[in-house]
Parts: sequence; C-alpha cells; structure tokens
Amino acid sequence: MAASRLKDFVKNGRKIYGAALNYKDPSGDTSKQIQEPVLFFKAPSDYITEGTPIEIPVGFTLVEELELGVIIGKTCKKVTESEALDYVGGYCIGLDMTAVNEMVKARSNNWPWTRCKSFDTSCPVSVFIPKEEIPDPNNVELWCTINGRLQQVGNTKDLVFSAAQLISFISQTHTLEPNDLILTGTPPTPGIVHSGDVIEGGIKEGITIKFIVN
Ligand SMILES: O=C([O-])CC(=O)C(=O)O
Ligand SMILES: [Mg+2]
Repeated sequence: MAASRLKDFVKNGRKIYGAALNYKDPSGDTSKQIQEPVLFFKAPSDYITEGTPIEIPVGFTLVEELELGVIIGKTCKKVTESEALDYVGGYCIGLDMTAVNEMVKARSNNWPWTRCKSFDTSCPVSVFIPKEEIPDPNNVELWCTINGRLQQVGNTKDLVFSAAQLISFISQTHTLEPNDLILTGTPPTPGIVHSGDVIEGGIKEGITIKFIVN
C-alpha cells in the first residue's frame, strides 16, 4: 500500500493494539518482566490529532503514556520475526492515555482493561511518519514533557518485545491489516495530567506532538 494512503491512518483507523509493561526495568530487575507480550485494544473512535483536546472522563485520573506507534502497511498473517518489519508501512508517536484509577480497579478485580484504556480521546497521535524516516525502530529515543517539565525519556532499544516481535506475535492469531496500529509500550515514568496541562513529546528524529488537556 502506498504511503500516501497510510497518511490517513486515523481517518481509515482500524485495530489499535497496545503493548503493556513492555519496557525493561531501568534498575535491571528482571523478576517481574513479562514472558510474552501483554496486549489490549483501543477503539478507532478513540483517535484524536493535534488541535483536538484530550478530555478527562468524569471520575477518571489520567496519565499520559508516550509511545512509538507502528502502522501496518500490508496485510500479514503468521509472519516470523525476521519478516515482520517488511509489513510496516510507517510509524507515529502516540499517547496511550490511561485511567490509572480504573486500571487499579480492573487489576484488583481481575477485570479486563477496556474501560481504563479505551475511551473518547484516549489515543492522541502525531502525523504519519514514513517508514524511511525511522530506519531502525529498535533505536528510537522518546521524550515527553508535561507543562515543560521532563516526564518521560526512553529508547526503544529497552523494549522487552521489539516491534518485530510484537508484529509476529499478534499475527499468529490475528490478521494484521493496513492502517492497524500497534502502540509499543511506554517508557518510565508517566505522570498524572490535569485540566489545562500541556503535553509535548517527540522522538529524536524530529517529529513532535503537542496536546492540551481540556
Ligand atoms: O498502562 C499500563 O500499565 C500498561 C501500558 O499500556 C504500558 O506499559 O504502556
Ligand atoms: Mg501504554
């Protein structure tokens, strides 16, 4: 699929996968590290782009999770890790907005994460980043500030499961299709956001995002 069609990955939005708990503990402690990818879904109607504010649902306490997003370019099913990156069409920077209070509730009751992860405006994203602009998705530096204060820094080399491993894993049980998005997981440490806050972030390659919390 031509990159120009993928530019509209939000308008043509399909499945949105989130990878959870996918950054290595900076202390080197591997005792709690996940043994296989942990995944959840967001709905395509959760997407917003710059200029649209992030809304805080009544009763929700939100954190921002800045992540590298992988946009699928070609249909793939049961691909190996070594083939996986051939199916990438491009990338984006995404904010996996998460209701931490609802997440605590879900975890303590063994409930699904649907409510804490997927709600209106929970998936702010950057413009489409052509694949050529990120030659190595395993070495992408990410940063995020809230009101100008540094909140998150990371590098995708510290992912537990790489973009290729995530694509291969998902494609064993789900056909991945053009415009599907995989949010690869968030580096330390997201913070609580409040009405009026300004969230900015980016990757070292130069693409940035800026979202206001309503
Ligand atoms: O919010 C969480 O706990 C899980 C998650 O999405 C991430 O680690 O990126
Ligand atoms: Mg996340």
